Amino acid sequence: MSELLDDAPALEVSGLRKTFGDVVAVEDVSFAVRRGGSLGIVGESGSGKTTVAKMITGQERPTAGTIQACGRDRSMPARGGAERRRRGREVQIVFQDPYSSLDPRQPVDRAIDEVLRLHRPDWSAAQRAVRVTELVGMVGLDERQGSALPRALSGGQRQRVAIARALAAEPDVLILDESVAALDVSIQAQVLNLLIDLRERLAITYVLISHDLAVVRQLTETVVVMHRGAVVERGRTEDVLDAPQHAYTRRLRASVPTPGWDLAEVRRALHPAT
Ligand SMILES: Nc1ncnc2c1ncn2[C@@H]1O[C@H](COP(=O)(O)OP(=O)(O)OP(=O)(O)O)[C@@H](O)[C@H]1O
Repeated sequence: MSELLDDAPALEVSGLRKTFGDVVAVEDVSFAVRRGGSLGIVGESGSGKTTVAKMITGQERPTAGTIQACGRDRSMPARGGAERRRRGREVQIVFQDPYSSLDPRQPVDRAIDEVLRLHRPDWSAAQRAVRVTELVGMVGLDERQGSALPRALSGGQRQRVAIARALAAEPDVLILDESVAALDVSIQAQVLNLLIDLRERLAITYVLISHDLAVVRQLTETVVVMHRGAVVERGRTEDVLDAPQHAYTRRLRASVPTPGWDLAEVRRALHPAT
C-alpha cells in the first residue's frame, strides 16, 4: 500500500464536473471515503457513475473539480511513469466485464505477475511467484485455475482473476464498477462474500458503483445517489435505503425487481412522466 498522509481520507473528490461537448455528464459531485471505509455510488444508467470512476482512475480528465487519493492530488494527468505507478498503488479498478478486461492469450499467473513486475520492480522472479500463488489463493482459485487461460474459466472465476490483479498493486482504494453485475445470482453472492472478506482482511477502501441496491446494501457503509450527473442524496447506506428522502431515490428503490416484477412498471416508476 502507498504511504497514506496522516488522517487524510482515502479518497476525496470535490466539485467534480465533466462535460462531453454539450452533454454535462457529471455536475458538482463531492464526496469523501474514510480509510478502510466503503462508499456506494448508485443511480440509473447514464447518471454519470462510470464517468466519476474514470476521472478518479485518470482515464478521463475532469472539466473542473479536484480529486485526492491518500491526500495527494490526482486531478491533473500524471507526470511520468513513477507517478503513474504510484497512482496505481493508490487506486485500482475492477470493471463489470471479466471477459474483456483480461488478455485472452495470457494465463492467469502471467497476468498477475505482469502487475507485480510493474509495481515491485525490485522483486526477484521467485518472490513474485510466491506472491502470485498467494493472490490466486486469496481470491479462492485453485492451482490449476491459477495457470489457466481466461477462456477456460467461468465468469465468476474471471472476475476473481480481475480482483487478484487489482490487489497485486496493493491499492489503498479499490473501485468496483458494476463488478458483479454480469454474474448469475449465486455466483454474484460468492464474489460479494469474497469482497466482504477481503475488505475485512486487508483494510482496503471500496468505492462500489452499482445500480443494484441489494449489492450496495451488502457492501457499503455510506452511499451517494446520482441522478443526471449530480448527487441528489447521500448518507449512511442503511438510512438512505430504508428511508430515502429524495423522490428519485424512492423511485430507484421502488424499481428494484422483486419476484413477479414487471418491466413496464419499473419504467413507469423511474420515468413517471413518460
Ligand atoms: N466518452 C463520452 N463521450 C460522450 N458522452 C459520454 C462519454 N462518456 C459518457 N458520456 C455520457 O455521459 C453521461 C453519463 O454516462 P456514464 O457512463 O458516466 O453513466 P453511468 O451512470 O455510468 O451509466 P451506466 O450504468 O449505463 O454505465 C451519459 O449521458 C453518457 O452518454
